[in-house]
Amino acid sequence: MALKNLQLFHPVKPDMGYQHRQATPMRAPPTAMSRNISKSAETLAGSIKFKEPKTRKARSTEQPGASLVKGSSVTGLPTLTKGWGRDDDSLRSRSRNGSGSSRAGSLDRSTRGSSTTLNSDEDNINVVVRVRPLNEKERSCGDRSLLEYPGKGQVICTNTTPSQKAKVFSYNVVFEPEATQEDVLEYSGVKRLLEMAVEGFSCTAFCYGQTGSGKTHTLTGPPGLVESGASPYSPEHGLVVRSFVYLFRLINERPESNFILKASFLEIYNEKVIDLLNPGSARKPLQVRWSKESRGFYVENLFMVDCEQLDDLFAVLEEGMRNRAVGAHAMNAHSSRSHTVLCVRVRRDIREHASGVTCSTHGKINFVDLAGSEMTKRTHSTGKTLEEANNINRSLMVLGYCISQLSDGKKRGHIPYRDSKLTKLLADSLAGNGVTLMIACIAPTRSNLSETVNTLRYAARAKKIKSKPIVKMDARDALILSLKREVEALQAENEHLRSALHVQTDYNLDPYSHRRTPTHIEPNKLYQLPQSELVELVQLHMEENSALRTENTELFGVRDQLLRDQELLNRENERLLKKLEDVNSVCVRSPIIPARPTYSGSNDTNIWTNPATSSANSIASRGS
Ligand SMILES: Nc1ncnc2c1ncn2[C@@H]1O[C@H](COP(=O)(O)OP(=O)(O)OP(=O)(O)O)[C@@H](O)[C@H]1O
Repeated sequence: MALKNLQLFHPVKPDMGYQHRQATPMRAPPTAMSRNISKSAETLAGSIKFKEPKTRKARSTEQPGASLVKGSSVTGLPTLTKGWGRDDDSLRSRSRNGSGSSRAGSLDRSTRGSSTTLNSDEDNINVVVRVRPLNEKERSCGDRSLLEYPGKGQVICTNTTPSQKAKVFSYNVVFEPEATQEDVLEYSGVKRLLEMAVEGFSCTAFCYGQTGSGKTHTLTGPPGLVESGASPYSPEHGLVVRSFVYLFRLINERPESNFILKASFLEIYNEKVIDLLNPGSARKPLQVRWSKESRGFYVENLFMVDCEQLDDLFAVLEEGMRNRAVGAHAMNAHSSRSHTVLCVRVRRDIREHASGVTCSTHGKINFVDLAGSEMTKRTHSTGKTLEEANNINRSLMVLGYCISQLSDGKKRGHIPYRDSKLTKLLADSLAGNGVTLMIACIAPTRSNLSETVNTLRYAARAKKIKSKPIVKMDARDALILSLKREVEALQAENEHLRSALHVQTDYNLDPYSHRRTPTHIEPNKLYQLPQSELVELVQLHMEENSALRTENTELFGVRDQLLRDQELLNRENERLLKKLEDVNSVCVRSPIIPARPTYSGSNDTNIWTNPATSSANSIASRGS
């Protein structure tokens, strides 16, 4: 069976099936780029709600996002479900990470930057392996597969000589050569990545492997498929097209939110960053810069295309695929000569019902097709191809070094991200705040064994890397949201204290009633407020917050004082009782002084009786 590791295979669902869709006319492309996609995916994904703020389709400098900080937990923000791929019984057996437990996020107020983020627990990078089938050339020269698939995400490299031991590697999932493109979408965990991108996380799916191992095939299908304008429902399409469809499905399932999608597509060719949506940039490569604000790298002047429809995303993909650098060598007639990064940014405006505030999250998903590592002897590279191969190998070596440093949790030292453009751009995904899926592509044949083992080792190392995903939110929204929440919590606490202490709740007499309270602003109008009014709104919230804090402290002070008074009274009471008992014991022994007086508890009248006489009376009455 093709998917021994998956235990149970689910066929393509009808609602996702590419074949069942109707053709509809294509919408105008987002830019002047040419394209031939003939089927609209609107019928598949429907149209999503795109409202204001309306963004312009123009070149824009990539805006860096938020920074990572620590803070306290809150409720009502997106939660992150742990576990890669689908969380059902059939898949758990092959998922080493798939605990299915739920992880709540926590809202953090930045102390360092200007933004607020939502943290989740640490997680390992998800690593899956895809084995390509034998190609014509390998079959014709009698090469054979040396890989075995015992299940549970394991792959065994048997060796050429009986004296050598077989090597066993374990991953989240292993896709055997017969696995289809749809299987990769379903079981690789990319769906989870897309769900998290919609929730505001930075996600990356990248393919790694030697040249000709099927990286481009996995991401975009066989050579020329996308560029030929094939139907978006073609079963040969790779992860990217399928992910676009799934992304729009997710968006349509969230009608309560507004979404704005933007896409960019770049390649790193011979250590130069080229905008694939603006081929003119090949003459003047783009700069990778460090943002102090977001504490991350970004590409300056990268073209961002608004994608209101699924077709717009296809158009971006098609245009980029047409412009990327491809060459031929002895091991692959359509070899990618560059690393490509296709990025879809997902801005989501969500209204928080409890507080009435609309906040925005900024998620993204990167699809990274790395150029393949090459043994130049085997690829017979010379001249330009050799220079490309050297650059590719150098940047992959830096990536490998970064991965190895990152995976060594105990002695994590300096990570040399700055040593290549590729690692600068992947730094966020590898190290810190993102959610990452690595698809290690391998060839199963004897002739590729050493490269296959290298890739599997590389992937095993990457699997050890821990990251701590965060949601990126607008600093302004997050600040207002957290202040509102604090105010609500303080108001509730103060109300409770007032009633517990029987403190006057007449607001006319409230010493704090003179304070200015923020006027209620419709959440969706927040964006239209001028800067000065926004500043005032934040100031008002802060003032209210601080007044409530003062009131809170005073109420706590009153309560503490009352508790102290009560304690003193109790002690005084005990002291007096003790004294009374001492006096009483002396009186009982004395025939003259009456003993401790007692109150007869009969009815409501407290009648004092002399114990001496009452005891004498009781003896007399018993005697009579
Ligand atoms: N799983 C697969 N099923 C069928 N054909 C495949 C598969 N994987 C790869 N191929 C075919 O193998 C050839 C090489 O694949 P591809 O170009 O994707 O390799 P690559 O790893 O991207 O190489 P490079 O690093 O040189 O770009 C292509 O013709 C591709 O269609």
